Amino acid sequence: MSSSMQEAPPVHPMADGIANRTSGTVGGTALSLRGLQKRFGETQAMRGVDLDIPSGQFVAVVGRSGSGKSTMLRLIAGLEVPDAGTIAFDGVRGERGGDLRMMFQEPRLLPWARVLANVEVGIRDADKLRAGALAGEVLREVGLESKQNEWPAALSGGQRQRVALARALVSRPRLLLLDEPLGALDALTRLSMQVLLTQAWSRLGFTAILVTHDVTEAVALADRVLIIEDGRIVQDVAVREARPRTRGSPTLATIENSILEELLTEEI
Ligand SMILES: Nc1ncnc2c1ncn2[C@@H]1O[C@H](COP(=O)(O)OP(=O)(O)OP(=O)(O)O)[C@@H](O)[C@H]1O
Repeated sequence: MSSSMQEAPPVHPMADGIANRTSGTVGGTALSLRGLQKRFGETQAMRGVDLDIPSGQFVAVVGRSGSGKSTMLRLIAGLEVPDAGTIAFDGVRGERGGDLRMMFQEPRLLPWARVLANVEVGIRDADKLRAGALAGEVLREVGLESKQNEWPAALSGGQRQRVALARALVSRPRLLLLDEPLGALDALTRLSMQVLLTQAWSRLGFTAILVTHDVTEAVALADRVLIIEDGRIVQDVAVREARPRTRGSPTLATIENSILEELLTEEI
């Protein structure tokens, strides 16, 4: 490989698409759900969900345990099949392609593969050289360039989740589904991951759906917070605060309190 090839990491077509956004929507509808229903035995987990998400929006989903948050995400990801209803991506029903990636609470890395190879797993169609260069570039974006030859076991929990983020982002997905990905991290690592996630979203322009139990996190990150109760979206709350956001600002605190009140009301 020539030195010039080494010095010029590949730039993905979407990489410079949306530079430093302060708000979400960038045009078009990324995702449309209509009448989505899912039953597991006696449990009706989704009860006819309708939802439109504009392209580039950051959506958080909150709700008490068992309300159906993960089921909605798993239906969108194609990991579960709906009993009724439709899912359309960019206006096309059922066509997920390679444009969708998902992150879970646990990083799900391959223990027998080094960090760089774990990120390369996220690339479908690229030759080995190009895959390595892309993976190296995205590891730099998440601040783990120096760890690319490590084994996952040698990393901290936060670093592992950053590798998982790199693996999810390396293909530059248009839709990123996040199922409580920061839930197992300590408070400080969680905050720095929130910053990393916001920066990536701002720079790359993907649509994000984040399931979280942390209402502070939801209002800090999202353009919109959906409250799910018993398989239905019961509230759709806009967070119209420009970014970068100040934690605990009066506007965010007011929105957070109203969401918490709704969730607490559900508990009673
Ligand atoms: N594969 C499954 N088999 C049986 N029941 C399921 C399955 N997946 C989900 N459920 C049930 O569907 C309901 C919704 O579950 P889901 O995991 O979507 O909730 P959640 O809001 O994500 O919960 P949590 O916040 O605890 O993760 C629950 O009653 C759950 O027990």
